[in-house]
Amino acid sequence: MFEVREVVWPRRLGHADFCLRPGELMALVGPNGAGKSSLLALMSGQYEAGSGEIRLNGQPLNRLEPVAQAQQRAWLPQRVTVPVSMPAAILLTLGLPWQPAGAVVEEVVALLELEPLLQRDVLTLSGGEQQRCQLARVMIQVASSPFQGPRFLLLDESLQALDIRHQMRALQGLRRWCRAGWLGVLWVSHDLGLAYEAADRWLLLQQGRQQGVAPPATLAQAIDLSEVFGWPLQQAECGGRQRLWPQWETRHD
Ligand SMILES: Nc1ncnc2c1ncn2[C@@H]1O[C@H](COP(=O)(O)OP(=O)(O)OP(=O)(O)O)[C@@H](O)[C@H]1O
Repeated sequence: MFEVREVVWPRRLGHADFCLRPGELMALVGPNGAGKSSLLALMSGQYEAGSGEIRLNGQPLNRLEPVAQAQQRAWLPQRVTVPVSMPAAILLTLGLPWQPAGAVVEEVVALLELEPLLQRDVLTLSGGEQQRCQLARVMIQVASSPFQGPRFLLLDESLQALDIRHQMRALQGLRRWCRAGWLGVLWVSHDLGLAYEAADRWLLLQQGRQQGVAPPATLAQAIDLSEVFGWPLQQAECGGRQRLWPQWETRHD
């Protein structure tokens, strides 16, 4: 379990109280400035909340050693730059304090189709290619960890630069790992349609405050999402599934 209890970070996050469970893919959604990245930054252990408590697998996060944290939780921030020139293959395991199993690296490389990029200098990769490598790095971190219990992945708009094929491959891979029961994912996304379909639950933030945490269809019934996001959103069955999408508003054209 990754528990966030009564957490407040003055001027950045007004209130959050929820639990990310192993086995689930949770989407963290909300308008710009709602506090999504701030919440992930707190769960990354790199910042301290003003009040409240964060517990990772039962232990207060701020009492876990950095390596113990790294074994149980990986974080991919919204803005991550590669500092120096290196082959992509090196980036995939950069900074890992343990030797990852070759089979895990191979699985992730195959999932994100990185083989043709491995010998390329990361500084010469396109934005989407770099993001695929960074995503692979944190996926390898959680999947190769020597920790036997549940592990968690915090992804801050980490699929945003990926083309549709790689977004879908990444999401399906992550869901497969979640379904196996050992992984919980908290994924910040502005793609509400994709998050509606892919996520087990949504955590909705607005102006720094948690508005709800529930399966997306349940949340959409309880809360006026068009109001929250300031744009008309339509929800209907399409192709045998419930979907959500933004409406065209001719008066804004
Ligand atoms: N380093 C900082 N110092 C002061 N305030 C900050 C800092 N970073 C973010 N904030 C403020 O904290 C609030 C929450 O920001 P945060 O980045 O968490 O939002 P977000 O939901 O991730 O937004 P976005 O969707 O635009 O990425 C915003 O009002 C933002 O301006």
